[in-house]
Amino acid sequence: MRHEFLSFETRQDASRYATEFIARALEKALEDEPVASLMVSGGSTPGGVFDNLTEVDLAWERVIVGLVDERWVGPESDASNERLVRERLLTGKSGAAGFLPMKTEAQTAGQAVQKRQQAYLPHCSPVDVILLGMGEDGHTASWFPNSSGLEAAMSCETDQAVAVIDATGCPVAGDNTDRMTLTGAAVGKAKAAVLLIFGESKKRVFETSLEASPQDRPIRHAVDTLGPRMTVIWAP
Ligand SMILES: O=C1O[C@H](COP(=O)(O)O)[C@@H](O)[C@H](O)[C@H]1O
Repeated sequence: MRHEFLSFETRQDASRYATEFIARALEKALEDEPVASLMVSGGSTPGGVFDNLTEVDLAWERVIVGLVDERWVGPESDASNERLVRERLLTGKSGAAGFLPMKTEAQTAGQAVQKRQQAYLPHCSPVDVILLGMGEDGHTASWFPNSSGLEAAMSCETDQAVAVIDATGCPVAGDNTDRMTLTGAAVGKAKAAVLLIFGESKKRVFETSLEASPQDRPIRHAVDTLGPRMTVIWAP
């Protein structure tokens, strides 16, 4: 069975649905576990969901928020996914959640990856709910098409939760080429996943990715590994 694809008239409606989906998944997880994990993407898409989540009543003090991926820039940078999460999600009611950054003081993602494994692994076995995004090139997380490190990063066989990507030469990555990302194992075993995408052009990229190779359109790998546990939420 494959993912469900849900279309909404507005981005607000789509974000509202994604918020309810995530809140329900966390509530369910908290019924069975002392601590639930929520892994979130950065970029330009999930801000509305974060704003909504700050108003949701939940035992947030029992939730750990982590990142799906990070650009190796300081949290003061506009490009930092950590900054977005701190400003838009770790405030209001959801401000009580714990947070697992990816970025450390290390110069490169490669120098930090072993330490971040230790931090991420306990919360990725499995992740309770994950919020994915997708770029115009079909990347998800920091799985950039044909990037260096992609095969290891997308592996479902690995016992690692995080991996390093060098996205040099990938136009959508821009200057932010040194990346840390969840692995295929961490993403693919998630109990539930939302892929939130906006715009006609991303809808076309998503549809054509289903016929492409995972190396060329890495979102395909997330679709294949998550199957019916992935819900795609789209608005124009
Ligand atoms: O670089 C990234 O891009 C994707 C997509 O971002 P968007 O701005 O097109 O929504 C994002 O999901 C990922 O977390 C981010 O690091």
